[in-house]
Amino acid sequence: MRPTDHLKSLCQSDWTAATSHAFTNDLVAGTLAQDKMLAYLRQDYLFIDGFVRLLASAIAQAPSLGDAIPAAQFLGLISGRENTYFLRAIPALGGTPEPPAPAHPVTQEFQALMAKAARSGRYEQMLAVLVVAEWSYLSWASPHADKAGDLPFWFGEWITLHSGAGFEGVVTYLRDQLDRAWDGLGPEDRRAVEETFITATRLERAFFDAASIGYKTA
Ligand SMILES: Cc1ncc(CN)c(N)n1
Repeated sequence: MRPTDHLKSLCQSDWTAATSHAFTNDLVAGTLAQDKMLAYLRQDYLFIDGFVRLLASAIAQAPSLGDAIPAAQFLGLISGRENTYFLRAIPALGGTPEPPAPAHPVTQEFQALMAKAARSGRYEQMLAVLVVAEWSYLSWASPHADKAGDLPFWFGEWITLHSGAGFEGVVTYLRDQLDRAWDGLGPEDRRAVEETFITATRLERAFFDAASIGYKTA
């Protein structure tokens, strides 16, 4: 079994919940309430801040230029097309990107996980979070790529950004990098990767759980 398949198998129930969530089911059907999409995007824009820094750290840590370039190209897409999506979608839904929303506890936990991985200096730790983030989004979005054109842009473009041949290539690349890094790790470092992968998957699920109820706290 590929290491990344092994990692997914360790948290299969959270993985399935995160990739077939009521939040994204409603999004792809175009029935998601606009205030919920707005609140989600404002939290996700905070996530993207940490994600950009994590991806930059992985680029710095990649074993060769050839290993770094696909991540650098992906960073260009996040800082370009994806960033401008947020800057257009948030106002279209009635919000403002600035000042940033106060971070919900789940967002804070995700930010802390990304910052810890970025600071660790460990390529495999960075990849564990990046693989979960992009592979889980590819999994929920790609079966619905054909619906994107019929939806308002704030739903449709979010699907398009996470599906299609280009994005599949990003996920293939990230998984290959983690599979290769895993092969060179001892038991302790492998256990640490498992822990990070499981935590990131739990947080992907929790992020959609919180978005589904409009970030209300008990
Ligand atoms: C929380 C989260 N996870 C993953 C992605 C995919 N880029 C995202 N935008 N937000």
